[in-house]
Amino acid sequence: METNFVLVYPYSGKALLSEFLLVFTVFLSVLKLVQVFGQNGKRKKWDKFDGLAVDPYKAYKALPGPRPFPIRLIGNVLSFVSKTGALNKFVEFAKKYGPCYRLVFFGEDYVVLNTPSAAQAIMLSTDPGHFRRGAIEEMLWPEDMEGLLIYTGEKWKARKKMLTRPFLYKALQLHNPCFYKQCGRMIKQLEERFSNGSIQIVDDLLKQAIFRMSSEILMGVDLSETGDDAIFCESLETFMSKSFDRVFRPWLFVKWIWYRSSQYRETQHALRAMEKVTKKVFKKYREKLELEKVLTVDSENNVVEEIPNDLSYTMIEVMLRHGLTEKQILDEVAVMLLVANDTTSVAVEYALFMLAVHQEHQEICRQEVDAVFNDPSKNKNGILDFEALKELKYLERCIQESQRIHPLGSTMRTLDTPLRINEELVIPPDVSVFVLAHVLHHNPEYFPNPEKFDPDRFLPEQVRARHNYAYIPFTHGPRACLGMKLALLELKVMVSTILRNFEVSTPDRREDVKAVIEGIVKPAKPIRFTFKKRHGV
Ligand code: HEM
Repeated sequence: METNFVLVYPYSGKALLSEFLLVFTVFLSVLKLVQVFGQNGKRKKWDKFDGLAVDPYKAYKALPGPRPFPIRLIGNVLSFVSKTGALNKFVEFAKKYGPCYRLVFFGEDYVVLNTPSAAQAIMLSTDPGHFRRGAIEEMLWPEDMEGLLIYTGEKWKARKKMLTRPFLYKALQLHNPCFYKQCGRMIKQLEERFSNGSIQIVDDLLKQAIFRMSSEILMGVDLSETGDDAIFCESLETFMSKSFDRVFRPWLFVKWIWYRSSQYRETQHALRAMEKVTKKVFKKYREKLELEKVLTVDSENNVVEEIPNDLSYTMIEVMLRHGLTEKQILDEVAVMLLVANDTTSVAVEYALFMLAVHQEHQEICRQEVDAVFNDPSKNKNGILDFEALKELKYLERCIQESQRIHPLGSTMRTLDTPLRINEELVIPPDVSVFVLAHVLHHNPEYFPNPEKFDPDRFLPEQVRARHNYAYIPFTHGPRACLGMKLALLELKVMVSTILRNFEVSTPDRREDVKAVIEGIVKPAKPIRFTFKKRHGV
């Protein structure tokens, strides 16, 4: 039996939320001051709320909340710089101040929503005035990037409609072999790395496997076959890290400085490298469309012919058929792969971690996995039948429970129109609302003993008895995650393949890695696993 000790995410911890908040506040305060003297600082005045029985401003002012620092630009930021971590502070404030409370961040007003019904009010809303992402989120994306994640209003609506189809379950089913091809490669790479028996870092291999799956499904091309996968993946990483460098160097938010910075040059260099790869992909599709003599849009981008709705069209093909420009398509693919990669690979690691800590649950999952993989009617040359994947019910519940304990998402919206929460509370425009999945997922009213790992919380009868918005790893409603089904499939295939090939354990105790939860996206501390190869598989 070979044993390998593996480090995942040896992260410096610089992305800790509290540190981020502190640095960000100082510089944002300066920027804000500049803004106040400029046009952008002027606020719309809302003094008429026709048809509302409540005055939203009065109701808002009556909300409880921690006392902000007298200087509004600092507001409540300091309340979250705490040893217990910012997320725990949010849980603590939810207990103290109840379902809705006020905060002031960087001179902006926020209402934190802590109950499923309040979360439902914003997530289910179809009012375009409730679709704008929070100011902080908006600032993080470079101004010249486009895409569904960034769009609001009609642009968002049209793009979401356009892109929904390639992410349907039936469409993803057509890519079933791709999941196993890329997982098989990952297992081989893991084995190669472990062969010398030393401590190894493997998060790159998990990430690459997710990247290869997602990119093949979105683009319809296996980039590893043309040797373009490494360059594309690296360029994405560079683009992401250099764009997000601004969080720790907020002066880069000043456009004049940004366009002259080395970070900007590196993002442009990365974009050009990705462009080179996508141009090859476009060429393949253009030839196909040429052959089909497809003309679906006129020079002004009006649809002149009904665009066929074929489930086999990949995301790129759909966008080409709708007449999007190459820049628009590249932006969409880059943004999509960025959000897809970081979230899904971290979710895989959290799921593995929970199963490594809770060996008894891992064993049940493995028995389930073995039963399905050992059935020749369900396993054809290492590719599990798409329907058979649904039989991995226990594993599914463990993944759901892992996403409950370690959710990666939150929802922030800046309101352009009032939002009714209930009969007494209407939140006024210009206020941002914030829903933190971590807080809802740790509410003992819906998840008794919330720190306990208990996959049975996701038994159908328990799910039915619970408020639909108590569990929101991908959020719900019109702006919910487009890639949810893809992410869940990738998670299930990857975790089941790893369990089939390795016994996973961890020398870390759950308490030791609590700090991991404090990271914004990436774990702030290394998570260590031991992978033991299973024989005879
Ligand atoms: C475990 C993995 C993932 C998690 C936890 C996750 C979570 C989320 C959450 C919480 C949102 C909504 C944020 C909000 O309300 O503002 C979201 C939006 C989004 N996600 Fe994901 N996501 C994951 C994977 C993916 C993947 C694989 C893709 C695509 C390939 C994707 C594409 C998107 C897009 C495009 C949106 C924006 C949707 C819109 O604005 O209408 N996500 N995701």
